[in-house]
Amino acid sequence: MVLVAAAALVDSDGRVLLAQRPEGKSMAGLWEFPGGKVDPGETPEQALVRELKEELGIDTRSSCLAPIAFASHSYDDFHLLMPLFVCRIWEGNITALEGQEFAWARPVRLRDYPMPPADEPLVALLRDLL
Ligand SMILES: Nc1nc2c([nH]c(=O)n2[C@H]2C[C@H](O)[C@@H](COP(=O)(O)OP(=O)(O)OP(=O)(O)O)O2)c(=O)[nH]1
Repeated sequence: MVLVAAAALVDSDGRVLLAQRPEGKSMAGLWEFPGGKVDPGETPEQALVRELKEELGIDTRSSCLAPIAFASHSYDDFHLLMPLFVCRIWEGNITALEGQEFAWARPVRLRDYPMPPADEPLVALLRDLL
C-alpha cells in the first residue's frame, strides 16, 4: 500500500491547479494534483508541505490544509491510498521546479484533463464542493 498526500490548490478565482506528469514517469502526460509519497515518520500534512515546496516552490502549513476526500484505488502493482487536501493559502509563486506543465482548471472543466484512474471519483467530488 502506497500512501500519497495530494493538494487541490485553489486560487482566488476558484480555479484548481493541476500538474502534468512528465515523460519518463508512470502515467506520463496525465494531469494530477500536486503531492507525493508520505515518508516514514511523516504525517500526510507534513509530506504535503514538503512536496509543495520541492515541486512548486511554495510555502504553506498544515493548518492551511483542509482534508476533503480520499482516493483508494488498486493499480496493477500497488494499492494507492491518497488523502486529498484543499489549500487556499500559500506564500510564493508557483514554479515548475520539476519541469511540469501546469493548468488552472475551473472545477466544471476538470473533466477536460485526463487524470489517473484513482482521481476520477475525486473530480466529481471537487466539482460539487468547490
Ligand atoms: N501526486 C499525485 N499522485 C497521484 C495522483 N493520482 C495518482 O494515481 N497518483 C499516483 C502516481 C504515483 O504512482 C503516486 C505518486 O507518487 P510520487 O509523485 O511520489 O512519485 P512519482 O510521481 O515518481 O511516482 P512513481 O513514478 O514512483 O510511481 O501516486 C495525484 O492526483 N497526485
